[in-house]
Amino acid sequence: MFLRNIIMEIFPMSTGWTKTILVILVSTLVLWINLRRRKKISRRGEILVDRLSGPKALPILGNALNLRVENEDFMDLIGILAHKWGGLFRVWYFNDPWVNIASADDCQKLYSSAKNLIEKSDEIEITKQSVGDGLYARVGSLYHERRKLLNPAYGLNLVRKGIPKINKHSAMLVKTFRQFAKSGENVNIYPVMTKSAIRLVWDSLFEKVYEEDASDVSDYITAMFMSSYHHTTRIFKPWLRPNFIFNLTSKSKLASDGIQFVNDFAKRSVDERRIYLQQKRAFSNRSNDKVLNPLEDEENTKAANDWDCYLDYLLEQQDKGLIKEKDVLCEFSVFTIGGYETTSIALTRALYLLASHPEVQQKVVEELDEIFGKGYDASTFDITMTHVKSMKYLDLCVKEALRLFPPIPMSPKKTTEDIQLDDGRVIPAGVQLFVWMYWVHRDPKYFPDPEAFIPERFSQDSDFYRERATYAYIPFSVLPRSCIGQNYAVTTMKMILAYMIKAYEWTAVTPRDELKMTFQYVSHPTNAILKLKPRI
Ligand code: HEM
Repeated sequence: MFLRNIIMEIFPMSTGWTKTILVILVSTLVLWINLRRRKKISRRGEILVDRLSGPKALPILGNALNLRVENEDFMDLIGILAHKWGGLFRVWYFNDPWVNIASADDCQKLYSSAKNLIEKSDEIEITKQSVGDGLYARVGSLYHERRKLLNPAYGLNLVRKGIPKINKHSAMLVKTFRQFAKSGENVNIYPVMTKSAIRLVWDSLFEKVYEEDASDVSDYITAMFMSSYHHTTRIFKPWLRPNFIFNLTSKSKLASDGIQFVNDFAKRSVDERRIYLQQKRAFSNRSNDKVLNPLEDEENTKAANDWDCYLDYLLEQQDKGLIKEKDVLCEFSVFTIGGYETTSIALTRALYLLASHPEVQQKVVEELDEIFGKGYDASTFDITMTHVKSMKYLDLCVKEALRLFPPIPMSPKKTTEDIQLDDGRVIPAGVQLFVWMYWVHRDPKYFPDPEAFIPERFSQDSDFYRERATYAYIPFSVLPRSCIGQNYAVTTMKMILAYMIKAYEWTAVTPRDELKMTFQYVSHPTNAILKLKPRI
């Protein structure tokens, strides 16, 4: 069955004897490769892993067949396994041990005792092969060096420079939704949010505003979707795992075409911006020639050093010789991909949850009316950082939406040394560690009635804060590898939601128990259908 699947992936048209011969050939090859593959952990490590609870493993395949489900059902499968084997359980993926963390208590134990013994998982090799060795995929000292270099550009600077752009794109999004508000038509908000988020990210990244229907916008989104879909499919279809088999399939071609597009786009955009900056500098030098006042001259030099967008900062680092062109291209893609997919998923989920809880939506309306006055006037509505800080209740809603639906539902890690938990269990060095935020955030000990959308559970006097469960809620993962765009992301979410709620009244069409998602490292919401009407 397993081998038949391999054959069908590679030679979909083969029949009869050809198929049988191919099955024998491929089976010999797969067996040979698996036997030759060096185990990633020691014999002692293997024994320690087997002491952890988990389903019985087969020789060679391990538990690979237990993970064979449709993509849409993967998250539920992890929940079922965690229910049966506990919040910390192991599976063998061929001869690779995977330890899963799916309860808040286990996550708390792990990170509070050993967060410095955890690195990125080997699974990020796929990211490295596709968009290169950027901040996201680096490990060890190379990582720390790059993060230090990028920190000034991501931090408050990004938020400060971002506010006018977020206002501009939020107002455009209100306009886009107007046709649905007028017609009363149902709308799947995710594609709309995705297009808006990528245009905002590019505006912040390299100051280019794309039209909503620009082919680059839809081509980029499709390219990323295809490539991540086909790469993650390799988790559910273990026979596609070995590179030499995957590379023979049509899926590999689709995935690599997607990555090619992403890389070409980065090159094209970076080259374009470099030329623009050169022209800007030449123009500013010519103007300076005419200015004799040395004080003004100093002002101009300072202004030229002060970057306007994230890409300018990267190019400045390249000019200083601190990074190479390939690093600029790679960080360009990391910013784009890291920024738009997560934010659009988070916004879709948050708006869906507000739409399905009119009483919570009403409280947000009241808070916004208090801050901005009643009504929404597109010509004057403008949000400042002070406004964002005063949106306290909306902040709780954002936190609760990220709890229920963390856009990155799982963080792939690896242990660098043995980790001794306080209950005697040991997770040995070299083990792939998957921290399932989606399930950690559903631990009833810290989040009673976990499926319910209750923003108040994040108010300062709630049980959650009393329990001091720092690692029970980690939508942005955990330092030192937490999300570098976190402040920007939360500010964006609060601002866009404020625009959406001020302008429209939202109602959910898809019932909560029919909500679907696909797992592609991020969790794409596939059917968040809403209705909207202008708010009176
Ligand atoms: C609601 C929105 C967001 C969420 C929930 C989110 C979540 C995360 C998480 C969980 C990680 C760690 C991933 C892992 O452990 O494998 C991460 C890393 C990262 N995020 Fe975000 N993110 C969001 C928005 C953004 C934005 C807007 C940007 C860029 C502007 C960004 C850039 C990055 C980068 C570059 C990393 C890698 C950081 C490192 O390894 O040091 N993220 N994000």
